[in-house]
Formats: sequence, C-alpha cells, structure tokens
Amino acid sequence: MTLGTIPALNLELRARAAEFARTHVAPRSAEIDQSREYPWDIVEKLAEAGFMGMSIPTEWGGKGASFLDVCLVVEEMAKACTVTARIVVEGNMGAISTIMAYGSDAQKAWASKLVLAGDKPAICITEPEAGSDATGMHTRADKRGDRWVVNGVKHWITGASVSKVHLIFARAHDERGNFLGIGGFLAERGQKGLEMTRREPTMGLCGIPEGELTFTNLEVPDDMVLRAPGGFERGFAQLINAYNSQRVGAGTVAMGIAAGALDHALAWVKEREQFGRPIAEFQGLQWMLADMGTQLTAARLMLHAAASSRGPNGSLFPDPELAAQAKIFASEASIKIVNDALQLFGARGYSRNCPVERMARDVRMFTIGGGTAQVLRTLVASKLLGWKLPQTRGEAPLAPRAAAE
Ligand SMILES: CC(C)(COP(=O)(O)OP(=O)(O)OC[C@H]1O[C@@H](n2cnc3c(N)ncnc32)[C@H](O)[C@@H]1OP(=O)(O)O)[C@@H](O)C(=O)NCCC(=O)NCCSC(=O)CCS(=O)O
Ligand SMILES: Cc1cc2nc3c(=O)[nH]c(=O)nc-3n(C[C@H](O)[C@H](O)[C@H](O)COP(=O)(O)OP(=O)(O)OC[C@H]3O[C@@H](n4cnc5c(N)ncnc54)[C@H](O)[C@@H]3O)c2cc1C
Repeated sequence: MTLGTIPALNLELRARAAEFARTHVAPRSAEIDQSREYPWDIVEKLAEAGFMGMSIPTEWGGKGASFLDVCLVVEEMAKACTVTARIVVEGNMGAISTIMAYGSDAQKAWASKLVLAGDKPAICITEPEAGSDATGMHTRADKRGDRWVVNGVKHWITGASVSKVHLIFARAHDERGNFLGIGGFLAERGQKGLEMTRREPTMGLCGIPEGELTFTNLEVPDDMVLRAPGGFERGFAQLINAYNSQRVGAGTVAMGIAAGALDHALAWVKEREQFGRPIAEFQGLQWMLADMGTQLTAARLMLHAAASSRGPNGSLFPDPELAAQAKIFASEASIKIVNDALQLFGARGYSRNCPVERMARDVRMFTIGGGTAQVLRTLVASKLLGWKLPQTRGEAPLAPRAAAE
C-alpha cells in the first residue's frame, strides 16, 4: 500500500453540487424519508445536471470524472439527503465503474446509456446465507448453449425494483456442471425471471428500497457476462476489487451525513439559550464540537486519499487497504459525530421533526453495508501482517512462507 498524493480539489464542482443540494434536495429530504418513495424527481434533476454517470469516460458520454470528484459531489448531497447521495454513489461507482473497466463495448454502451439517463445500478452480492462470507454464495449460473441460466436469491439489494442495470455475482458452472468460479452476470429490470420478492422495512435510508431479488431461470446471454481479465477463476477477486470504489463512496456518504449534522448543530448551539446564555458558550459543548470537527476532517482526508489511490498491479480502483481503513474510520466516526449532534439538540434531537434524528438512523448503516467494520478490519490486518487470514473454521492463517510451501 502506498499513500498517493491527493490532487487539488475541484472546488467549482463542489460548489455546483452544494448549490444543487441546497436548491433541489434539502427541501425534499424529510418527505423522502417519511414517504419511503424513491425520489424520481431528484433523479431526473441529477441526470440533467450531469451528476449521474459523471465517472463514465467521455467516449461513452460521461465526463471522465475521478472518484475524488465523485466524492465531492456525494458529500454535498449527503449533507442534505442520504438517499440522494447513495444514488450518486451507485450512479458513478460500484457496478457502473466495474462495467466500464471490464465490459465489452456493447455492455458499456448499454450501461452508460441507462446510467446517464438516471439509472442507479444494483450490485447483487449478498444472499440470505452469505453476507460477510460473500464467496459462500449459492446463486448459480449454468451454461446452456449461448446463454447462462441464473437461479438463486439475493438479499438487501439497494434499489431492488427501481434499478434497471443489475450486476449479479453468481457461481458459474459449465455445461457439464463443473464449477468455474464466481462471475458477474448483467441483467435488466423487466427481464423474465428477475423479480423483487420482498422489501425490507429499514430503520433508515427510507427512500430507497432494500429488497430481496429472486432469480428463477433468468436467462443471461453469453455476451452479457462481465469478463474480468482473469476469467472466472479470478472473477470474484477482480469484481470485489472494483467494489473498492463503492466502499470509498459509502464511507463518503457517512462522512457527508456527519458534516450535515455538524452544520445543524453549530447553528443550533448559537441559537439555543439556557442559563441566560447561548449553549455554545459552555466549554463542555465547545470541546464536543472540536472533537466532532476533528474526526470529520480526519475522515474526509482518509476518504480523499483512498479515492485518489490505486491498488497494486495496475488496478484501476482504489487501494483495498486504504479503502477499508477509510470506510472503517469514516463510518464509525460519523455515527459518533451524528449522535453527538443529536445530543446538542436535547429533546428536540429526539423528535421526528429534527433532521438530525433522520441522520442518526441513516448513518447507522455504514458500519454494516459494503463490508462490515469487523470484516474490513480483517482485510486491514491481513495486509499489515502480509498473511492470508481465512475465516473458515479449520483453515489456519497463512504466512507467505507457509503459503509457498
Ligand atoms: C472477501 C470476503 C468475501 C472473504 O471471502 P474469502 O475469505 O473467501 O476470500 P478472500 O480469500 O479474503 O478473498 C478472495 C480473493 O479476493 C481478493 N479480495 C478480497 N477482498 C478484496 C478487495 N477488497 N479488493 C481486492 N481484492 C480483494 C483476495 O485478495 C483474494 O484474492 P487472492 O485469491 O488472494 O488473489 C470478505 O472479506 C468480504 O469482503 N466480505 C464483505 C462482502 C461485501 O463487501 N459485500 C458488499 C455487498 S454490496 C453492499 O453492501 C452495498 C452497500 S453500499 O455500498 O451502500
Ligand atoms: C442498507 C443496506 C444496504 C445494502 N445494500 C447491498 C447491496 O446493494 N448489495 C449487496 O450485495 N448487499 C447489500 N447489503 C448487504 C451488506 O453487504 C451485508 O449486510 C454485509 O456484507 C454483512 O452481511 P450480513 O448482514 O449478512 O451480516 P453477517 O455476515 O451475518 O454478520 C453478522 C455480524 O457478524 C460479524 N462477522 C461476520 N463474520 C465475521 C468475521 N469473520 N470476523 C468478525 N466478525 C464477523 C459481522 O461484522 C456482523 O457484526 C446492504 C446492507 C444494508 C444494511
């Protein structure tokens, strides 16, 4: 892992995103939370403003924006509305960046057209029995002539029922039933055999469906298999390597929520008076604010460093270790910052009428989704030690020398 330089921030882009969030997003955020309805109106405006698919290379109609640029936009959206920020993450990172890195021209044309028009792709990895243990997935794709037949169940899929582009991780088997490895299979909403079978009643992030997707003999033509350079054998490693971009994006959403909560808290402590003085005059609260600001800056810098980094061996994606460290730190710090912001509001912070109450529910997710803080710590420890750390019972940690024997 090498810590690269963070390029100069595109301040014009950040200002444009902030203005967009202030004008179009902030006035809608409470309603989106309460209605639990996907904000199609905002999606349309995001697409018009060029925030969807901005990371797509210019030859495919995007702006060729960097992951760091995307993070600047995501933070501004997250200050106002978590759901909007997550749409921007998935409209630029995760599945779409995987397709733009590994896809055929036809796949890139298909996905970029949909995303530039506002689609937020769905990345389908988790299953009811395979969360942290993602390689233990059961969903399988069987080769049948010029197509693959996909069967299985995915769970907690963000955007289930609203996303058009689906990147489905599945165990690939050849015609004779031999296991080839885990591969990525592309499908579109409305295809026969792809349906949402349940929506999860979530604690937060309410305007975007988290759903169970069931694949029943879903037919994926061979030319819709996403072929990473190492083939099926290296399929999982290369697909999850691309996912490092979304880990940075998810951490940035958490950090942006915290930044928004801190802004609310700063305004409130100057307004609210107790003991005949603004509560901002109490040193106990000043030191809380100082810690909140310090943690926020540290999280932001780690995320920007991770977004600007690249993994080993010519990877196009953020370094896995930096991405994991940034997501661990940002998600945990942000939960604490938002909770402290809520504390500064006293009883008002516990009311559904206070935006920080929504933020506290929203931010709680980010130590879970996208790789839990515990699983990411194992990745970081593995990199620090230079060991493989298999988590399956009976498999001992493998130091490099032992691995070579
Ligand atoms: C990776 C895990 C699933 C653990 O599984 P295994 O123990 O079976 O696998 P490993 O041997 O650790 O890894 C296999 C292979 O992949 C390489 N790898 C693993 N992680 C990365 C990474 N982040 N970047 C690059 N490469 C990676 C690893 O080095 C191995 O390659 P070699 O064979 O050694 O060459 C588990 O650790 C894990 O990550 N679980 C979390 C699953 C997850 O993140 N799910 C996210 C679902 S999408 C989502 O939640 C969206 C929410 S949001 O973004 O808002
Ligand atoms: C709002 C939300 C959106 C999501 N969106 C998506 C999506 O779009 N696509 C998708 O594929 N998935 C998505 N997920 C799923 C997410 O990736 C998983 O929740 C996550 O990977 C953890 O899996 P799990 O929930 O099954 O927890 P489990 O793996 O069952 O873990 C339970 C607990 O055990 C701990 N644990 C497990 N294994 C270990 C270990 N080896 N060492 C230490 N601790 C361990 C975990 O950290 C956790 O605390 C989403 C989840 C949420 C909450």
